[in-house]
Amino acid sequence: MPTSTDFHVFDTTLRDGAQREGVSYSVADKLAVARLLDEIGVGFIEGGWPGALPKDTEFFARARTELKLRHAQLVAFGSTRKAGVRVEDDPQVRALLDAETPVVCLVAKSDVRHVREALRTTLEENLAMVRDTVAFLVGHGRRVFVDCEHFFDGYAADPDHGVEVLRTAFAAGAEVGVLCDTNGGMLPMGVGRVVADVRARVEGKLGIHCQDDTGCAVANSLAAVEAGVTHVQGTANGYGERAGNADTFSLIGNLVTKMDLPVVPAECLPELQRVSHAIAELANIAPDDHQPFVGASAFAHKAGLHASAIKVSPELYNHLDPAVVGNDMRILVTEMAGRASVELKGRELGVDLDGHADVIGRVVDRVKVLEADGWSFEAADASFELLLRAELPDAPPPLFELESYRTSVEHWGNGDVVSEATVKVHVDGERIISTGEGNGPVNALDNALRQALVSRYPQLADVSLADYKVRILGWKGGSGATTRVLIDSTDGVGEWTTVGVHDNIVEASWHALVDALTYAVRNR
Ligand SMILES: CC(=O)SCCNC(=O)CCNC(=O)[C@H](O)C(C)(C)COP(=O)(O)OP(=O)(O)OC[C@H]1O[C@@H](n2cnc3c(N)ncnc32)[C@H](O)[C@@H]1OP(=O)(O)O
Ligand SMILES: CC(=O)C(=O)O
Repeated sequence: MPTSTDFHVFDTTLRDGAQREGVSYSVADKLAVARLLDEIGVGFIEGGWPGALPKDTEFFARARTELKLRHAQLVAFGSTRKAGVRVEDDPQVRALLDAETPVVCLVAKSDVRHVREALRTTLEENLAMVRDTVAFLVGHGRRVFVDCEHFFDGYAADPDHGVEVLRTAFAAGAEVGVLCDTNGGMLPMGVGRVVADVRARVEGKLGIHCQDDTGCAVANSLAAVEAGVTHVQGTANGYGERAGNADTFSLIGNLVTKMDLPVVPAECLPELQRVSHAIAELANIAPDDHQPFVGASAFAHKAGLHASAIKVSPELYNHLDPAVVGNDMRILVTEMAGRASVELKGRELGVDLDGHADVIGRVVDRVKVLEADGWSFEAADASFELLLRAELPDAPPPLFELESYRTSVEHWGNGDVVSEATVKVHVDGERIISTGEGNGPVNALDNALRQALVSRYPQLADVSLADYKVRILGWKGGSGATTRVLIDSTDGVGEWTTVGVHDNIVEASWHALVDALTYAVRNR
């Protein structure tokens, strides 16, 4: 096994990651992503292909003055010279020099079929293209890495040409020869075998670059490390061409915590989750909650049996202390919860349930019954907290007593649609009637209820609806359907979610609204 001092983590979010369908970074985005990647301590950041994409040319120009990297070296990517063209005369190679990065990563053909059919040249000319381009860039003071495209497929067809490409690159001064699974069709066993074979035949530092077409990019990369590569390429959140690349966060998480290779500085590891989510924002892709190590659900436990063991020791159901990678453990209380789930969730919410076995039992039963009717508490922590506190011996009384509410929707002749709601409530013995308008019945109800309560509970003045989600839970023949409403509320500082379920959508919304305002009064 290599030692960490030999090891390179090379991130290509800004080059291969930008080849993902739907991603289009501005230059400012690229600079921001590079800064974030530097914060997790990767050794190299491949910034793009200068000369091929005007945006990437501008990125490297601006990086010279605007990017101060603490850990990483910036890398420009490009191909070997064109067949039949002198390297000095190839404008793409010139653009690599003009990018003024300390490192250049060249893509070279290493599969005989690609040389003959895609480049339409000879194997000798392909080797000359590698030799000339590497030597030219090294002669201009660049560190050069060579991505051997389609290495594994090429190795199956003709192992000798790929090996010759590597030997030629090293002889010309390349520092790393990267074996690429370009079509992403490999499995870990094959990758391990080929890497071991190549290591026995070639002197020089080897790297790995895996696409994720078999869903094995991370596993393939780790198999390559086991077999002796000391340079690993990945992209943030696995973004990349087609099915993507090996996820840099999983690579780092596994290399450091499972393979004992401290490939990034220790103080960078707890930045993984934050950086993963920040890059997702810049890429305009919703973070994957179920992403290993950094996903919001990566350490979330739903099953009651898991919680009962976690109560004894969190290690029993976590492969890692989530704090190591900047993540948190969460307990979800649902129909799958047991007593331990409720007790741990109580702790998370600051409610000590020690000595309250009866409360815990009632909460478990109530959640199971409500969830069987369509309620869902895992996304509605605020409603769960209210349900839990309502079972405690010193539970506070409800904010108000409802006499009635009424909503209406009017469609006027001029096309306007107007909603109005009236609520009649009793607060501390006082009868209050309040009317509200809104762009829909729920908005009008929210306005009417808040207006009724705000003089007694002034903190409600800052509360508003942030999001409203409706899910129909299944038609009941001709009689309609059960509706589940989730409401996100905010007071400008924090957000909380509440749930309501009923056959009538307005009544389901009413339950979620009442919880939202009650939670605001009790907790904000
Ligand atoms: C496996 C990978 O992901 S590698 C990264 C791939 N990334 C990209 O392709 C994104 C950026 N690409 C581009 O902007 C354009 O494709 C450019 C500017 C590079 C080239 O554009 P064009 O000159 O119009 O050529 P086009 O894309 O049609 O074809 C590529 C050319 O490069 C040649 N080529 C391909 N690989 C190599 C290589 N490793 N070394 C030298 N030449 C190569 C091809 O033979 C072809 O040559 P031809 O024009 O003489 O037929
Ligand atoms: C270089 C590269 O991106 C590949 O071979 O997949």
